Amino acid sequence: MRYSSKLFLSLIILISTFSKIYSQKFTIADVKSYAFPNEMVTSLQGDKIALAINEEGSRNVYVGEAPSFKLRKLTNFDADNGQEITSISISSDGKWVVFTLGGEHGGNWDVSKASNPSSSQIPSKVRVCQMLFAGGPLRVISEGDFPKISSDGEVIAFIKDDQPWVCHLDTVKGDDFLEIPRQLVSTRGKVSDLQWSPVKNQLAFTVNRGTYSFVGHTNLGKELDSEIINWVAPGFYKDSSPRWSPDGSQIAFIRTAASGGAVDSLSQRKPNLWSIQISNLKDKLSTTLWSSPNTQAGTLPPTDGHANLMFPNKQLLTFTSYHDGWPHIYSISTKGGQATLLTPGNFMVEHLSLSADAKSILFDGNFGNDPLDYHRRHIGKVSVDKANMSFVTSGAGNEWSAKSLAGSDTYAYLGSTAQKGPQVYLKNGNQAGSSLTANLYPTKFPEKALVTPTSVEFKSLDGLTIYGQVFDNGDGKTNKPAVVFVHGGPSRQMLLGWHYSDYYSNAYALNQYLAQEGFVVLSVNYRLGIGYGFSFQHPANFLVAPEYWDVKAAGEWLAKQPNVNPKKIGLWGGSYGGYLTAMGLGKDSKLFAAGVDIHGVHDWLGYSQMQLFGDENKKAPDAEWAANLISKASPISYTSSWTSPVLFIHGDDDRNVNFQQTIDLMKRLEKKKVKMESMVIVDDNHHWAKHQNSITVLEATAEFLKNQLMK
Ligand SMILES: CC(=O)N[C@@H](C)C(=O)N[C@@H](C)C(=O)N[C@@H](C)C(=O)O
Repeated sequence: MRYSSKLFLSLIILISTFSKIYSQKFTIADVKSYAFPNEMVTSLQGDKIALAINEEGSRNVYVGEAPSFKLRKLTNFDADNGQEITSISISSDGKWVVFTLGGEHGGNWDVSKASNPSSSQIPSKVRVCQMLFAGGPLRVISEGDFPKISSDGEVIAFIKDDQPWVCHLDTVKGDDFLEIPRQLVSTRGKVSDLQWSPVKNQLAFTVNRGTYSFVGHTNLGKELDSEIINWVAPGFYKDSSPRWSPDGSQIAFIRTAASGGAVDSLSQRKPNLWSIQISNLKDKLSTTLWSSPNTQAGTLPPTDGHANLMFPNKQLLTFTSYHDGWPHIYSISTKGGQATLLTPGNFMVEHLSLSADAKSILFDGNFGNDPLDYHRRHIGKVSVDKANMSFVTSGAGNEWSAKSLAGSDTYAYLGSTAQKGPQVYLKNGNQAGSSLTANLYPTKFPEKALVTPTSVEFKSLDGLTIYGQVFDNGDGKTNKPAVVFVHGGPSRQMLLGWHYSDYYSNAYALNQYLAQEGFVVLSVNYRLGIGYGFSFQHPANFLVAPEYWDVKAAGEWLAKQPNVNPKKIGLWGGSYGGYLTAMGLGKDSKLFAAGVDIHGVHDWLGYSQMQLFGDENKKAPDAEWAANLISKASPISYTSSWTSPVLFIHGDDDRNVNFQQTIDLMKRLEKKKVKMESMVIVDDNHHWAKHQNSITVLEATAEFLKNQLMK
């Protein structure tokens, strides 16, 4: 009897759960319940992985090991308190996991300062932590950031107060710590990019001294202050990104121009030309291995990882450059000569990682056999010394941040589809990837209720082809309200599916919700974005925000759609997307009936602290002309023509766009009697570190758009 009643009860529960999933609309909290993975790393041997996973605000380190790599939660943080986990690494012996807890690493300033989105009375500091891979107590080594474990797995170096500190890892006895970290170096300027020598306890780093920077290295002496800093080919330059040769005898680094000299005309875009230097460390000299061409595309790549300089073997260096019009991987002999293009083709390479045997590079990019792959990411693989690129993944999903694991054809990568949120996948050989994190998704996540965005293209006001993705619930209705979503960055690309960044997965979730609610949503990949080549990201004509033409064209495209009500078209966007939302409402209130501007830029002069009118010898030759153009590219100049209602949202611990940018615009609009609503998120930053805040912001955005465009 008991058995049948249990069976009956579980059947009832099952039916009610399924009926709930299929009958009920999903909420923003439901579609925001994806378990977001990032910061994935592997051990030296490729037999272990560690990564951060954010489960509705609970951010934890998860680890897995061969052969199953089944993930296990290592830390036990369960509060939605916005303490991000970054700089994860596994010691060379696989024994320790080290990471940074806290900070705001997406910021443009104060990235290592405490973030306190829960408004705790005393904010937690940014801390360097260690735990045994096998599990056990969490050890907070020190306040600090950017930890790196020495090649022998014995010592951790980290940055505290812009200086390098060190401490032995294995100094824990029970719960007692036997060694207090010590400051390794005290030097003028700001130290960053700590790099341990592969063979002995030597540490290289960049020292930024304002308008110039040096590369230095020092020994981890036995006694305090027993060693000196050895400078690597110091000169009147900006030197950075030191990379040791595998035998520890050489250092390669990136060199760009120091800041200074007569201020150039602001009408010309000046490329940040760069070179690859190599030093044998015996003398204070370096040799130029490669110099970027003196062209606009010869600029240091403004894409992920910039030059991505790697030193896979004694004979070879690899790097990324944009100079052929696309971000590609190159290799060059340490003896100099011609660089070899390893990934030829009209596509971008984005996130790279060197295989455990240092013989190949895994990367992701918008390549593939399907023209729609232009708006996706797939994994590719190429040898470090020959252009033999192969596709590791393909299809209608997105895959990124692949790592090679023990076993020649085993990979871990992050991936998504239009419906499946970002997950961790394990792939063996030609088998399809299997998810390691599907089990972390709650049943309320509405995977089956999500639409598949369709790719569209249209001409901008100057004829440039612009791509976008349309979200529509396919209800067949006409006269529907519509919204243009405008991403930020601006060097970003929205994809046909869930995005690899948490900020844009957040946006993807809202676009799916808005489609469910009956909006036609067009996510526009406007110029200045990545994925469509150099001249798209850096248009020759860049004055007075031509990217706004693409946003306006997106609105006009929607207005022509048979199922859209042209009088009910709105805008929403964050940051640079907030800026373009404000430009749309200010310049074209007749096209855009309402909008939500989240932490947007509204006064470029204020944002960039551009000192156009400094002392005479620092003044640009065309400063007045430039100021006029900057003013025309700023929404504060369009308050007189702004008539559409707007909702402003801004976190007051924003470290990308000052909170003042919104105060200033609101005060100007008040005078013009523009209908405004506003929401302040106290103590949160540009990336809504507290999960509940991101839900509050998205709910307010959806509510405002429904009130303005659906009634
Ligand atoms: C210096 C600078 O502008 N850095 C950018 C990364 C930045 O902060 N851009 C914001 C205006 C922005 O759009 N931020 C988010 C949304 C992003 O995508 O970077």
